Amino acid sequence: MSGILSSIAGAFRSPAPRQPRYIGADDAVAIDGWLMGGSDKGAFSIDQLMELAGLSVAQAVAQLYPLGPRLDKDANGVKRKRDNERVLVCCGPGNQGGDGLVAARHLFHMGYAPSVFYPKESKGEIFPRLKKQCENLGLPLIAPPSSGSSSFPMAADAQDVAFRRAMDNTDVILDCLFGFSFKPPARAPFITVLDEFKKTSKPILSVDIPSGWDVDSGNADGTGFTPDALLSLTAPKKGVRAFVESGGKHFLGGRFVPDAVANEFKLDLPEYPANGSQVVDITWRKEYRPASTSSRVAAWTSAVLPRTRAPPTASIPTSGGSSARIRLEDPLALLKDELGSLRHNITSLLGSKHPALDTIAKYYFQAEGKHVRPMVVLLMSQATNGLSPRWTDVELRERGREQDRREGKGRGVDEPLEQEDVLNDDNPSMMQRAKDLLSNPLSILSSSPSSSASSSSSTDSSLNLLPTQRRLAEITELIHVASLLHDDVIDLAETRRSAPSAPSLFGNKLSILAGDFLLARASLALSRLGSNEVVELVASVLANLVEGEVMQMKGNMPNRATPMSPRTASSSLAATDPSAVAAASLSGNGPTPAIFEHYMRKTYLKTASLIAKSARATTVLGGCGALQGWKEGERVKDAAYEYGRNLGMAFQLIDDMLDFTASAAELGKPGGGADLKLGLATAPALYAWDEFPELGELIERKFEREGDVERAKDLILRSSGATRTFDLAAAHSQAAIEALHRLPESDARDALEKIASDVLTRKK
Ligand SMILES: NC(=O)C1=CN([C@@H]2O[C@H](COP(=O)(O)OP(=O)(O)OC[C@H]3O[C@@H](n4cnc5c(N)ncnc54)[C@H](O)[C@@H]3O)[C@@H](O)[C@H]2O)[C@@H](O)CC1
Ligand SMILES: [K+]
Repeated sequence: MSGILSSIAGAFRSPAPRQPRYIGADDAVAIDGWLMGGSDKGAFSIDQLMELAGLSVAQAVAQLYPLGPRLDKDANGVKRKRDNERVLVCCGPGNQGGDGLVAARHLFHMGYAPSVFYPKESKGEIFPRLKKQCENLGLPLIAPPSSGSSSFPMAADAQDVAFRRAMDNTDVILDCLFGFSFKPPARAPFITVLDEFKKTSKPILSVDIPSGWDVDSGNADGTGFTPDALLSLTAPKKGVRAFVESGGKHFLGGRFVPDAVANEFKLDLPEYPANGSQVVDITWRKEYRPASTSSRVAAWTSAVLPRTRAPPTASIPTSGGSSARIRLEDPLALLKDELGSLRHNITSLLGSKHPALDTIAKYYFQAEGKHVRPMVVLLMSQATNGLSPRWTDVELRERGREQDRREGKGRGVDEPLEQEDVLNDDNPSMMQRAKDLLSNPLSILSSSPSSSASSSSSTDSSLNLLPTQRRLAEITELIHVASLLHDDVIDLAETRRSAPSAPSLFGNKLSILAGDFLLARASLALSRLGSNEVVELVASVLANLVEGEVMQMKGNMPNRATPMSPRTASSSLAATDPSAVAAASLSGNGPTPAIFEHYMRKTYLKTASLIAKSARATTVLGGCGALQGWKEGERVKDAAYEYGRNLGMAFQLIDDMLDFTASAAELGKPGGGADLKLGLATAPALYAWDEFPELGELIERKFEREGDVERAKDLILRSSGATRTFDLAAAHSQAAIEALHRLPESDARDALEKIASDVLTRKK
């Protein structure tokens, strides 16, 4: 079997059980209603369901905290305690309390020594009977005296004292206080109980939802306790998602759920074990999306909202109850496989039937690039996916789209929206891809990264990225390369990435056309992402790139007709007025603030805009868009944008510095003041001008005279221009990191931080 086939087969043999859908409180109530509904529904009685639920609770205890071997009596003839023998079953006032009573009975018959804490008995005839069954077995019971029994005088806090003593003496605590009908905040007498849960170091197994957590939003404010393990009944509730996906021990019970209800509520249930067990261990595994990337609503809340009490990670529970997160040594390794697929996909996007266009369009993609822009998009996606309450819907919709595509039924991000003959877009690579998909839907597993999450070979880096986000990453690289093609024509560059530049190999005309072609393919791909907000953002990048290029061409051009007084010019006006340079240099002074602003604005337009807006756009795809109705989404989008903007500024400033301080060999393109030869005064030159006013004259005439470039270079190298440029870049790098810190902690955030700090130490 070929490698690809065996890896596909491997993916289908995978023993990792399926992850069920997270359901909201509304769905939980509806499912309960269905199960207990009349003849056309489930037709279960409440006793039956409680019996099954309670049995699954007891079985989960047996698996998680196995009973130690039976021991001989000690020298005094006293029975010795077995490991994990003592289980304190804490029962609440609703049906979940009934589950607890049933579980206590089963645990006793399994050999455990359970005690029952039942501070508020439920109404309904079933509960006294369940309680009586426990009393019949002689289980210690901490409960208010039943009404009608003799009122023997009791201390007011007798129940609390008994409960605390039981907590001290137990091995394991069972949290059967509240289930899906709980509405926070907890009322007495449960407040003190939940406080004790928070304080204890004993393992707590929570049933359905850790008591005190909101069923839908979980432990969002970080005030709840974190259990050692969770047993979800029927299907996990939305509120436990962060716990589950941070690797918390997670079992599922509910082997009685008929297919009809599972299908109706799209529960996506896993198989239960062949041995008849009522529970299945569905603890999150590496095969699923990584813990750090999904549904960190809790962490996000504590990261951005003023009522924050704990640092962001404190509310991301982990299996051991501790919140420590292991930092990856090289967080960028997260993207190793992704970038390989990116290059492959870009090549597919660029196919053309016209051989010359095909060759030149793909030319710059053959050389290894740094792929900074797509990397930022992919990592920002990971760092923010799951934050939006819309995330589940977005993810489900895209998963559905991919599924349809795999089945040859509908449109994925590759399929045209219009009829092919109307589009008249001859891309042989994409046609081949479409054919492959139809003839062998599984080929998607090997040819596209968008479903690599299910391929076993790339599990470590299979991220919870949406297909649209991957495509956006590819689009950013297409736009970037298009701008390189156009730049190399404008700058007359002879080399690029240590090889002949495209214009020097293919000529200016073809290079410009190839750049246009890339932009056209990027636009086509953009339209298929299905988000107008993203189209708007990325289309404005295209305009910015051209504006920046024009500013650069015109920016230093002297215009003696409209002299201005240096340093007094209104900065907003002068920022776009090229005459400012001429005026300043004529006066023999250094550059005005307006000249510097002009340079910074150009830098934003030419470099930072693409990184900033694509970082923002990917958060829109992940559910933070203006039309997705989540107000907090603006803050996520802004953090992503500010990160990208500052990273882009730092990146270009260092690029401009390296033009003076690095050799051409190190850069792989002309260096040693190449910008001066193009007549451009970048940050190091502007800072040097501040120290050596005579530089103004050379800048004004764009270093055109014999010896100008050498003289300018000499002055710049003698000045602190390079150092000040570096300092400015460092400030932007720091600002990027600060923007990032408004997002919750994650491996992806670490990787983005590394990119922002590595920018300062790069040599090319
Ligand atoms: N669908 C299923 O799979 C089954 C579910 N069962 C269990 O039933 C549970 C749901 O039962 P219920 O709907 O009775 O509800 P709960 O067991 O969640 O408890 C509701 C009770 O808690 C009280 N309560 C709510 N908020 C409170 C607060 N802030 N402070 C103090 N008391 C508060 C209510 O007054 C009510 O008495 C599930 O979570 C599950 O454990 C099983 O019994 C049967 C099978
Ligand atoms: K519970």
